[in-house]
Amino acid sequence: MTSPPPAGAPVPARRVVALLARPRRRELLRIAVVLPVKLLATIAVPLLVGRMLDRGIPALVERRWSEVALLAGLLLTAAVAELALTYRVLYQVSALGQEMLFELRCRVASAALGQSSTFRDRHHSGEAFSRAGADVQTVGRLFDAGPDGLVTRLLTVVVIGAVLPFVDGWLACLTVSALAPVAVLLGWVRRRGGRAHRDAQRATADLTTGLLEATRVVRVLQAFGAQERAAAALGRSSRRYRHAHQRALLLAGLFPPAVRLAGNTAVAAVLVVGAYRIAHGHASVGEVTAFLLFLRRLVDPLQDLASVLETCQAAVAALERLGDLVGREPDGVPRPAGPDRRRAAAPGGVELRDIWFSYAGRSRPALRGVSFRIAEGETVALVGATGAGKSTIAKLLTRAYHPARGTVLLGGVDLGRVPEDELRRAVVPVLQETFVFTATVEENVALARPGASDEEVVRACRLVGADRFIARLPDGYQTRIGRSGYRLSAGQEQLIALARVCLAEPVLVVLDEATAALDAGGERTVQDALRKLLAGRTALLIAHRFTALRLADRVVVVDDGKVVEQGSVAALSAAGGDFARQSRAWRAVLAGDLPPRPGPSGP
Ligand SMILES: Nc1ncnc2c1ncn2[C@@H]1O[C@H](COP(=O)(O)OP(=O)(O)OP(=O)(O)O)[C@@H](O)[C@H]1O
Repeated sequence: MTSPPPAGAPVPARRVVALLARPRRRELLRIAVVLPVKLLATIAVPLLVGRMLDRGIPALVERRWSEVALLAGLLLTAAVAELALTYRVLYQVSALGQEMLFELRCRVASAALGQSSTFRDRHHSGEAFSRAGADVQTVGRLFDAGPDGLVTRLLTVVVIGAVLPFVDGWLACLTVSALAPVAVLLGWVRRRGGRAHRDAQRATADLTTGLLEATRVVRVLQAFGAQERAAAALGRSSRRYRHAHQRALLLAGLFPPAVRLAGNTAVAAVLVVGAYRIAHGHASVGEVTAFLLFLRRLVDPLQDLASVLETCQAAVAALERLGDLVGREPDGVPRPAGPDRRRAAAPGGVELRDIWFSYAGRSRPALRGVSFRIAEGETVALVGATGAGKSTIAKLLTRAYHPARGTVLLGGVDLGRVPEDELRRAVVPVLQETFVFTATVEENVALARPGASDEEVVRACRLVGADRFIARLPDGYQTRIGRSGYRLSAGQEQLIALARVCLAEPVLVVLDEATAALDAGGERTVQDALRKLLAGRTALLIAHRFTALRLADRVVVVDDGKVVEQGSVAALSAAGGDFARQSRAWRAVLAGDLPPRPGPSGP
């Protein structure tokens, strides 16, 4: 078994194919049994035609009926067998192809939805969309090519190539010299075409990423009049795609006329030299005819090989890109050995012990020896300047990343050892950006606990005070909200997000204080909801505003990746340290006591 490639290293296409083929060994074996029989029938037909000419016709003239019947029977059997086996292989390969494609689609979809934070840091989400859509379709084209795909064609060329010298050595030499330049051309097309396909797929991903980003920030682009610059950047990706794709098509287009030319030359040479050899008694009419039939069966698949090769190269490039999604071990949870491998998260508070963490590609650690505790039922507010490391701590608590050193303990259990589904139930993050989906209010809340009863959903909404605005919606809990439904205000969306947390009943809530974008009324409503939600719950609250501290039992202050102070609001205010300075600044903002605006600078 091969070990999984390290993060960042390309995943070879064959690894993805092996991943898809492994559970289908039996089907592959069946094809491997039928394919050689089909190839035997392919060889038998021209040989029997030659035999018919050399032996059958004289036997017919001399009325040796049994010999005629035997040859005719054999020829008919071979021709029917070839036809039937071609259909059989077509059926088996296309069924297998469609099954593998179905699994690929499922794997890509679940991998795209389950991307790790490390993956998201490496790639834009648009890339995942591009992979899930365009790349899977490109691989599909390969499977659609069916049994006349690359393998069957290559096998036919190889087998007929091996048979030809036995039919007539001289004619075989002649054929090889006529077709040799084609083999050289094929190698060249393969190398250049592969590069062109990879470029085209990279350009497609850039285009999708650019488009998604542009649609997300379209208002900002319009506000700064930057649409044209964004459109120009998209145009550049489009042009790169066009060039790369055109290059691949032109390369593939070179091949069929070259094969046709070489094939016709070979046929002409075989006819002339064959006639000479028949005339001088070195070969029979049947042998030369069989040779010509073989030549046709060699040149036909060779001619199509370029377009199949083009499809195949595009599919290989697509599989390599998909491999980054589906061909890796998830780079999330480390797998500790030993009996303590899976432990359920338990209530009992949280502890961070000497946590060190660096983001990939950053030399300076974002966290440097962070240690603090949150007792069971306690709400701790995390305070610090921008870039101090607050969100990073929150991400480690939700296991979006893993500490390079140190341990996060949840109820005394190492967070790294908690099974994924258990963790998602135990720790629930509430992000600054709330998400409601186009679905009913009830479905949006029940997302936190599929199978929750209507009463439980209503109770959760009532607890956070969302029931009042829900009652005023056109269809109450059955109102469709979200982008294509009834549009909620930012505060109402946050109440829905908090009702979800309430329904989930997690062991730990990790909350990025989310009132910054709200007006005073909205802020009060959400803070009331938060107070009810956090009562008696273990929670970490990233505080961006002084008002959020009212929700906390204790404050932990971080600066430049380190904990610099911790204690109650009163104790820290009296200590006159970092917290006191920050809270003075916050109070000044609240009181409208801002530093004076600098005057206009003179010329
Ligand atoms: N995905 C990332 N990749 C690389 N560096 C990151 C990433 N996210 C954060 N950082 C860096 O880590 C450091 C801590 O960032 P973090 O987001 O934890 O700060 P914060 O205290 O939450 O700031 P803010 O209050 O502005 O949200 C910063 O220097 C930031 O540039």
